[in-house]
Amino acid sequence: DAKSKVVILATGGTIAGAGATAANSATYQAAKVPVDKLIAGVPELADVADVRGEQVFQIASESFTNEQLMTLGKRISALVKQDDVDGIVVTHGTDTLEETAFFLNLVVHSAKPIVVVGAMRPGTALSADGMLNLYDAVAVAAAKDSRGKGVLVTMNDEIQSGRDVTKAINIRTEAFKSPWGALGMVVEGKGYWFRAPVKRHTTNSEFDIDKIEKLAPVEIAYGYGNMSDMAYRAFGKDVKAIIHAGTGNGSVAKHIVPVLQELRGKGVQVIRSARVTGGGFVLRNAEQPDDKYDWVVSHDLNPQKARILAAVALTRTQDSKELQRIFWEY
Ligand SMILES: NC(=O)C[C@H](N)C(=O)O
Repeated sequence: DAKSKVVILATGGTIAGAGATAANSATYQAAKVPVDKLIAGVPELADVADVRGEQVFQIASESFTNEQLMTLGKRISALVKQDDVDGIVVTHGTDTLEETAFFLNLVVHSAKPIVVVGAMRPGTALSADGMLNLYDAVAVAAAKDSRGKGVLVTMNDEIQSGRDVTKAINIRTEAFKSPWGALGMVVEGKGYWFRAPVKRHTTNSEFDIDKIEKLAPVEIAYGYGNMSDMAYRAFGKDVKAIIHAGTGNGSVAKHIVPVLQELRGKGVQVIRSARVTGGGFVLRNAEQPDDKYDWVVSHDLNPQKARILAAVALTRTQDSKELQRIFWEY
């Protein structure tokens, strides 16, 4: 029977990186190799799908902007409406891969598989991981059983939920972790599934990239001992929401409460998240009186994912209760 048609949208990153010698696994330039060369480097892709490439950007992912998220999302939304496209792979730098994957998970209305993939070593390195990661991504994007599971990430043989996954390690190929575990494994071009996400995503989302023109401005401030209110005051005037990357349970130092209340009074949403890396879980009114202060909690979303959801949600509502509902449901 006919092979699935998969479009590879390349955005740069280390998966398109090149180093001076094969020994350079950490010293290299990201975003160098064009998509056609990435595809030509893995002839086995043709065994699992009919692939074609599009170069959307050629950047390191730490430089991704909201405008680029929008451009990528709108392109994917147009492609998945085409009958001659069965699945999408996005090659991406790993630094902000989790943000793009979650963004697409929220705003693209399609059950067709969308898989975001990167690499920890440039393609020129000994034991480069990008080629296998790309092969796994194309295999998952081509498979019917990947449909309807939200945006996926394939790294290090694992299939991860784009909502849950985070870059937890920055020097090993085993870099991507989810506090709730992987969804499955890819072995020799076949996906093996063990669980599926239950949070709202893609076809079941109230957000639609085709109806969004501009994301809301949201900034993140980091919590630590002896912190001052300087960052909050600096952000204050230009943002719709501040993600507080709080210590522990998303806690807030008592001398930071007044500036947050002042900003809330001016209409800025205050969203408490946790800076812990192994899986934050922030509940309302536990350590902080969120009802009294009219704050929102990010639940299990880390600060950078909370920024994405807030930037999308605030295109639809400015109401803190609605925003909290959205943080529970997505
Ligand atoms: N491994 C990587 O892809 C890191 C790189 N800085 C990027 O995000 O583009």
